Amino acid sequence: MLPLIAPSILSADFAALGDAVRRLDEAGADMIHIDVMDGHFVPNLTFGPGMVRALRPHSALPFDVHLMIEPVAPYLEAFAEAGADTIHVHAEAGPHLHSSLQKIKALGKKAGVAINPATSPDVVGEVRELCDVVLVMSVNPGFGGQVFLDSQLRKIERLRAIVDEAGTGALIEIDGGVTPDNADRIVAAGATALVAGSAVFAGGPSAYAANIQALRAHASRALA
Ligand SMILES: O=C(CO)[C@@H](O)[C@H](O)COP(=O)(O)O
Ligand SMILES: [Fe+2]
Repeated sequence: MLPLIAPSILSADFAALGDAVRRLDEAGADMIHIDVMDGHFVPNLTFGPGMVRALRPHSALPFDVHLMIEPVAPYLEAFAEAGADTIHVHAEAGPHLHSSLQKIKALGKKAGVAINPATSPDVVGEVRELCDVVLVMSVNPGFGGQVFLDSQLRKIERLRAIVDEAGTGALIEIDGGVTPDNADRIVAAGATALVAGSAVFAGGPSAYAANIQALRAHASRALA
């Protein structure tokens, strides 16, 4: 399977998000990554379920909603109803990861476990039967445009082993500092999906298709 490319609209012009989502769809994105931040779990503020609902008519691509909020459980239903397809919750956002994942599955959505750079991959093993996607943060969450942390490559390898052993086929998705220059190493380590903000939005709308293609081409090299 080709690695999936998920542009993060955190790097878009916030005054024209509907337009950005439409253009990313036309440019060949596989899904749309939406970073939800609460100014508490992370030191930045972005979107709520109202934004997900407003963007929904602009593309039929899966919406990959990354919740960087604490508490998270009270908001899962609202994001599901707004049109999220995958909902990622952080393992660090409270003591009830298992129950949040159960809730996401009960809402009929794909469940993602996001883990910060300092978090052990072993937490994923504890919830493996509920986990459709593992979202590995390769920067500290909160902002786009940061540098990829090479230390996370070893974690991806470990997660590849955990997911293969579980036999669930869960995606391993990498988020933060992904560029064409490191995409092949990330996929070689075991990733199957790449989130990219800065690398997709660089050069403006006319460059989206080429940027997505460059990521896909470099990522696919690891599989050749
Ligand atoms: O979740 C986050 C940041 O917290 C990411 O999704 C970023 O938006 C990725 O942006 P780049 O590092 O690719 O610029
Ligand atoms: Fe993200």
